[in-house]
Amino acid sequence: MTNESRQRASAEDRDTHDSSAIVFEGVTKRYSDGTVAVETLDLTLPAGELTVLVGPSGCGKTTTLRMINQLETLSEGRLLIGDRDVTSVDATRLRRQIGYVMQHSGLFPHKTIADNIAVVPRLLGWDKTRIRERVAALVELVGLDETLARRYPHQLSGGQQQRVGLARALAADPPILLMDEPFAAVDPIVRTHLQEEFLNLQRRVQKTIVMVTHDIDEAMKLGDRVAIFSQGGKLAQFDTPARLLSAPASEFVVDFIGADRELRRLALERLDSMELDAGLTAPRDEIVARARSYLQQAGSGGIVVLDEQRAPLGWLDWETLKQADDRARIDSLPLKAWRHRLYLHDNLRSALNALISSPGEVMPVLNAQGRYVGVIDQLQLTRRLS
Ligand SMILES: Nc1ncnc2c1ncn2[C@@H]1O[C@H](COP(=O)(O)OP(=O)(O)OP(=O)(O)O)[C@@H](O)[C@H]1O
Repeated sequence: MTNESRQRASAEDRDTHDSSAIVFEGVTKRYSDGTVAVETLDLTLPAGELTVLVGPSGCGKTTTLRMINQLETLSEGRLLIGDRDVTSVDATRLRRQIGYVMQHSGLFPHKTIADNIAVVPRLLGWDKTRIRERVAALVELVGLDETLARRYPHQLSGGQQQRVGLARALAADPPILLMDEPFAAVDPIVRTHLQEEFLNLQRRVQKTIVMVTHDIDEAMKLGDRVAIFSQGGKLAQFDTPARLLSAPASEFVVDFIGADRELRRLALERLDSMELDAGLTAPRDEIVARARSYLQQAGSGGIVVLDEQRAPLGWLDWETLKQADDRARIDSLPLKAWRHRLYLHDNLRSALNALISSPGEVMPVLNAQGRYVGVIDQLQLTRRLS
């Protein structure tokens, strides 16, 4: 490499790194047999955000993704990363700056986990120490046990292999990450766990991520923005999950999001966005006669009993209170416990689930320290829905 081309190359690296927004301008992809996989797509995927492409099978999601790293060519239009046309960048160089995670981790079967993760850094000519340190850091970042690094892919579970796939894609710290159904091949429990961890990871690394899924729940949970495609590679709507739920652009979007659209909306709002009722509470050393009069005045079916730290001990209902001795302390009575604890950071869908199994008509809500801040009831949630 000459000095001049080396300088040009590092400028290219920098440019792609600085501005990683991805812009489709009138992009069409027609395969050689005439299939139109993507039609006149105009879409801007903001830098540092996670965009999910979702839609029915065959609607062009994977093709859209693979055009970004030139695994597919464009038939018409322009595709920019930052302000650079991807077709003007050497494909190999481009791919080293874009991490790619596939559905089945796509690991090399005869390389150890460490060697799999080190593929791109080796291609980039990093020295051994730097590679070793990077591999160790990534193994930790994706939550793998370090002892697994010496194993081969077939000695790992599906979930572990997906973590390795992610570590490999992140190895050279690319500004952009493409993910094609990364969690589809693992069982639902592992998937939920991986999704949560992945969200935490993204909060730290803030990459521009484009993820393909056909699972609308996954799209709404993970996406800062979601692009819903319909058959023939047409973009039906591109919006935040909240906007897709509150202002779907067409019947197709309504149908695709599904009948439980309202419940999904609840999942996007947190309890700390609501005005909570103060609720009816009594300290544990309160006597029965007084607790009874609180209940009668408030016309409530029960009361939340709090300990010295204002953590809820349980629900005391009217039936129990009615039969108790006037002078008894209320914490000597049988209190009903809640199966779930609700915190201010929980979403309203979790609140609804918790309320369904609550022994009383309300659920206490706690702050991060586990202290009582108020109550939520079904009526408040129903009002939020309408
Ligand atoms: N190499 C190819 N040659 C011809 N047609 C293709 C080729 N690859 C994909 N297609 C077609 O292009 C359309 C879009 O395919 P694509 O894989 O992008 O869809 P998808 O939304 O990712 O689907 P899925 O969810 O099933 O993976 C489909 O009709 C598919 O059959």
